Amino acid sequence: MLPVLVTGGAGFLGSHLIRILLERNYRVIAIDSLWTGSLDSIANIQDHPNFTFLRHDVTLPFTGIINDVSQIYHLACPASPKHFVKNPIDILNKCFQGTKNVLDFAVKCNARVLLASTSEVYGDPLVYPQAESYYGNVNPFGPRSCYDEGKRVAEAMAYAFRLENNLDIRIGRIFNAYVPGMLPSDGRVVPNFISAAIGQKDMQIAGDGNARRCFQYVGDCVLGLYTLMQSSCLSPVNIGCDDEISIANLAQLINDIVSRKTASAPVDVLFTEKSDDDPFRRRPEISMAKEKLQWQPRVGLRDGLEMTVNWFLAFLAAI
Ligand SMILES: O=c1ccn([C@@H]2O[C@H](COP(=O)(O)OP(=O)(O)O[C@H]3OC[C@@H](O)[C@H](O)[C@H]3O)[C@@H](O)[C@H]2O)c(=O)[nH]1
Repeated sequence: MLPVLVTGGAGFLGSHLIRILLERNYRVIAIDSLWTGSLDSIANIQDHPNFTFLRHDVTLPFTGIINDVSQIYHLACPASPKHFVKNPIDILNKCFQGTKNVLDFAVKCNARVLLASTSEVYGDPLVYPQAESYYGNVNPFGPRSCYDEGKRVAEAMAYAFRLENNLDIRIGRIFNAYVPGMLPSDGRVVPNFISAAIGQKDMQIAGDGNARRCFQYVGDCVLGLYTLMQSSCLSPVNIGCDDEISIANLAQLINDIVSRKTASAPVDVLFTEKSDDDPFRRRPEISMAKEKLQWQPRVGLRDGLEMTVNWFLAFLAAI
């Protein structure tokens, strides 16, 4: 049986996706440039007989790297906003050239491709909740445009390859995911707040704390991607949780969980400047995933955060 390729396989989503593929007896090849991925995330599967890791940047051609695959999950792209301001050109290149290289390789192998897209294609939405039919409210000339527009051009590239090459494409628009395994340095709100609470440092809320998000646990997210790949769903599908929480309430929830687990005092919250184009509210409409994939998130936020805090406590105790 031909292997399945996971680009960005050393990332926090990619490494969890690989685990469920190996559990289903797929042979898996993971490639990652290790720009934001880490070998630590795949340390305990490196020796699996059905797993191969290749250090490779998707912005470089695949010729001579891999011969043939049956499916490709294309996840390779930095996804934390902290990278959007630091490396915008590299992110745009990853989204454009990286996706083109992946799709060219898929045509050569006649492989089915799943593009990991993002809720950021909706920008700072003016419509709630966001259904797949919403075209979005994106600033093409701002601090998040490299990722927002980058992922939009990746979707456009996927559409063009389906039109010109009849390529078998699936597109998952991933909403905020959190993971045991996200590094404290990741820069996103869940690892930031957990690291602050455990480290007894102030949590920093960008804006007034009224911004709202929906957070999905990684296990739900990667099962959604896997189910989408097996499906016959040819248009983009939202993969996310539709249970909204304000950032202020998230801070309170994480403070409660960490205080109870560490018998420490809740930490203070500082309110800082919100960056431009940082979406105010983001909530997926997930009826398409429910109806066409029979998928919906199962892990509640409190349970998922309990598992994530446990991971962080173990990780920080081990270093
Ligand atoms: O320390 C922090 C970090 C973040 N935040 C706020 O928390 C909210 C969520 O921020 P995050 O950085 O976790 O994530 P974002 O919602 O900005 O983007 C995220 O969701 C969509 C995915 O495709 C992106 O890859 C992911 O970064 C934002 O309003 C942000 O301003 C804080 O208040 N404090």
